[in-house]
Amino acid sequence: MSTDSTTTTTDARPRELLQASNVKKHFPLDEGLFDRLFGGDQVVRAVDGVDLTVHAGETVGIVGESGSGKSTLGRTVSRLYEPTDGSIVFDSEHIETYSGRELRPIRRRVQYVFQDPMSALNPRKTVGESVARPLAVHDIADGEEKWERVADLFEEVGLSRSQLDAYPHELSGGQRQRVGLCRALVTEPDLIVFDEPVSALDVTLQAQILNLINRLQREFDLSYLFISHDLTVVRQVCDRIVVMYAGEIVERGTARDIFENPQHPYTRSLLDAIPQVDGGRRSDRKHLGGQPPSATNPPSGCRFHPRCPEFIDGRCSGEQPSLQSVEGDGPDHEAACHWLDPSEGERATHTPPSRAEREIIQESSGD
Ligand SMILES: Nc1ncnc2c1ncn2[C@@H]1O[C@H](COP(=O)(O)OP(=O)(O)OP(=O)(O)O)[C@@H](O)[C@H]1O
Repeated sequence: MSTDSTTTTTDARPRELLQASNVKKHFPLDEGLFDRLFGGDQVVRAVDGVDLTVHAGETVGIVGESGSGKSTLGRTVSRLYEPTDGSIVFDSEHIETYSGRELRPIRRRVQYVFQDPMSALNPRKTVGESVARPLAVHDIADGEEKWERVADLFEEVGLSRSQLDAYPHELSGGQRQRVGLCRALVTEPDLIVFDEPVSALDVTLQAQILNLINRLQREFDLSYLFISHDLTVVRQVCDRIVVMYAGEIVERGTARDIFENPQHPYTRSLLDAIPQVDGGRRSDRKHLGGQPPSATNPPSGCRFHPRCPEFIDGRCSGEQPSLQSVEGDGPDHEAACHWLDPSEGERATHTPPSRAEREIIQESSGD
């Protein structure tokens, strides 16, 4: 995989707030007795050599199917998880090896918003107390000032002061997610990692929360990493998007590049699967066939090749394609696909394998 270009002083772009290089997060396999005895040192390769940059003030989306490694990447670069390998630079500080006290200022400056805000709220405490707690933990404010800050934030996100005394179970899903936003904002962070923040909400509430997230970014000068499996959601908030498959980035670019000129067959499959509104009726155009591969024993070469409708015999299963620039688009647009290699000729000359052929390929790769 190639590395994100580094911002130099001549670059007009905002500064790099977060830069992760070749980040890996492998988990020990939850083995049975047989595996423990004979399985060797197998691991779950949840994130397997990823480069990721977030510039100040921008929103970077991470998309991919369930199990592609989105949450693990978000948790690793925000140092909720310790990386297995790679470097993570936050505001010019190498944080990949930080622990304990060293991580405290990072915890204040990098916040995480979960899909289920209940997981960050204590069911026995009022939501006001839960939001106020980080102010005490980080010695930011106490007493009257602490409560003023929390009450102001409640109003900022569309909650009332009287809801400070509510318990989480007394609030609706949308209200709880607003409380989750308050809890993330209260330490005045620079970066917020949103992990499927609206997946549990209906479409109307989703739109309200996404508008709120956009407004808060402008008001508080925030940078976002936005994890979602839902491309329609990502489109509404992201400046740049990275597409993950089986622990790796297969394509990245501006939101416009990804939606208007997708290059990787996996990205195109994701886009094709977005439900379309046709004459007032929603219809699914295409579904990506097959299952995501094992994170323990991913396919050789391009990890997507067993499911790829544009598989090149021999090459795709043999060599791992590296991210390369997409001709004609900006420097941000890169994809990892052998079809981008000019020596392979025109994409259009290739005949995709039939469904039966794909099943044989999948079987022979052991997926
Ligand atoms: N704590 C863990 N221990 C072992 N394996 C894990 C752990 N967390 C995640 N995994 C595995 O790592 C891979 C990536 O999971 P991850 O949750 O990061 O994917 P995801 O793209 O966020 O999916 P989802 O949208 O379903 O959360 C999966 O195979 C998952 O089973």
